[in-house]
Amino acid sequence: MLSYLESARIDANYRYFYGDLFRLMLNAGRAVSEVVEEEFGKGQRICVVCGSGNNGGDGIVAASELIKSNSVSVIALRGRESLSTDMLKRAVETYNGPIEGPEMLDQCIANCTIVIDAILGVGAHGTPREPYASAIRKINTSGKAVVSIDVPSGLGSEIAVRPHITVTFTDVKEGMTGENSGKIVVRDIGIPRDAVYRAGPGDMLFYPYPEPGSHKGMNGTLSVFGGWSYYGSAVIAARAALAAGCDLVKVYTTRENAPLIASHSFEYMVSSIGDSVPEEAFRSRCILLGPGLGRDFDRRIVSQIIMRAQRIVLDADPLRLLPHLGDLSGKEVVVTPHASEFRDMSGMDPVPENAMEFAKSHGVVVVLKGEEDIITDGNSLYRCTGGNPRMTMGGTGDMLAGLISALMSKGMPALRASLLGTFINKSAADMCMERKGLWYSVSDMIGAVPEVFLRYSDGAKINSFRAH
Ligand SMILES: NC(=O)C1=CN([C@@H]2O[C@H](COP(=O)(O)OP(=O)(O)OC[C@H]3O[C@@H](n4cnc5c(N)ncnc54)[C@H](O)[C@@H]3O)[C@@H](O)[C@H]2O)[C@H](O)CC1
Ligand SMILES: [K+]
Repeated sequence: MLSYLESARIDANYRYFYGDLFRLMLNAGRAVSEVVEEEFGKGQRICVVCGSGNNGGDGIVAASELIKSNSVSVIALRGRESLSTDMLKRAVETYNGPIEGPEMLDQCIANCTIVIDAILGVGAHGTPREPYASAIRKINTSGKAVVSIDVPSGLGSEIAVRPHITVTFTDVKEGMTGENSGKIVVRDIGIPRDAVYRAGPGDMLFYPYPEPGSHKGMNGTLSVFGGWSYYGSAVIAARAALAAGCDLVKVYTTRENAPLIASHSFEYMVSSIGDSVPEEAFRSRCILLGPGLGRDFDRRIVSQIIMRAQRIVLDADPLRLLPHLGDLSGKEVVVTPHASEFRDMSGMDPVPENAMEFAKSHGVVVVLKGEEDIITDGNSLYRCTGGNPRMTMGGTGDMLAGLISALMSKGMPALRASLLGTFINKSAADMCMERKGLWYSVSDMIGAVPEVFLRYSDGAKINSFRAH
């Protein structure tokens, strides 16, 4: 089952990795025409009713196949000029029949045997507006056989097409049932694995934007336990977390290092801890444990933090404790080892299959860092490519831990936060490389985080989602 948001994620990632979706649209339209002919035979009179998004484009491609052995009319509900994106223009070029305006809708429906509903797909939000709402009512009262493309238009709202068949792509979409979608036929349209299992701009869609009217702390609270031996690591993680939009970051460190860490920024808070961990630290929505902790940490305190935390990112030295802590699946846990840390904590070679096995048996998300990051929750295996050789400098791992924990502190689930965190980290490095070649620093990378958000949230159509 694919949610609308997951479909949009795949869409955005496909665009980023492979260019436009036209090849997929061709496959989608062809799949619809095949199903229509399989179900109803040739020689039909078909009315294809198109909206102005890509669902309409699928309809036009289907029409250009169906016209070979059927009588086909195409209606563009918002007028032909609404089919104006590059992809829609290309779909129109593949069709050598007329495309009529909305004034022809009644006649087209009256004369046909089959209506194809290509009005709205997974890009729709809320109840269909005019002219779609009226068209949907007409289709439902037409008494004709109705085939919806991808989803019944308006699905989930009070004005929705009630089709006999829905031809859907890749997987059944969220909310579809036999009752609201008729016979559901799933067709593969050749989406490559990488569009699904590679971190990309599509992961930006899951970034939790602050609700208007929300107040301090509602958009992320993070406790960072680190900098006990290497204070700089905690500074990097805390600053990265703030750059990713966490409201409140507090660093818990040693008495000696607290003033040093505090002197590097006035944007996070710093507290020193003694023999026990202050209760308030667990009131944060997420805990990051590890950056700069060093090897000689107090095992009792560190185990206590892990056991108390509900949402936690574990990085660097404390990872060694993990095998002794049993199953953590009741919590949201991300572990971020590099190859040799993975070897130490698991006793296994740092390869994707072992990362997956470890994730499954411990109930955690593993982010195995490397030239290509591997991200797995034990069920699915993702990768994050990109980045460049300068990322071997100290601090990039602290930054990643800060990013992932910030995203979790804002409510993102562990796996989603890990996909987005790895993508932002590598993209920030690549952006710095564009500007400074190999001579950039981790501070430059943290400075690039807002620009990464701005650059890639457009690609993911985040603004259109926000607006709805
Ligand atoms: N993901 C894939 O691999 C492929 C999907 N394809 C098809 O494309 C649609 C999704 O296309 P998209 O352009 O994102 O959205 P829609 O066609 O659903 O239409 C959005 C369009 O409509 C406007 N709109 C949104 N809500 C409403 C509303 N309530 N009332 C009126 N208008 C609304 C919005 O502003 C947009 O302009 C997917 O379902 C597949 O059918 C491609 O074929 C490629 C492969
Ligand atoms: K549809």
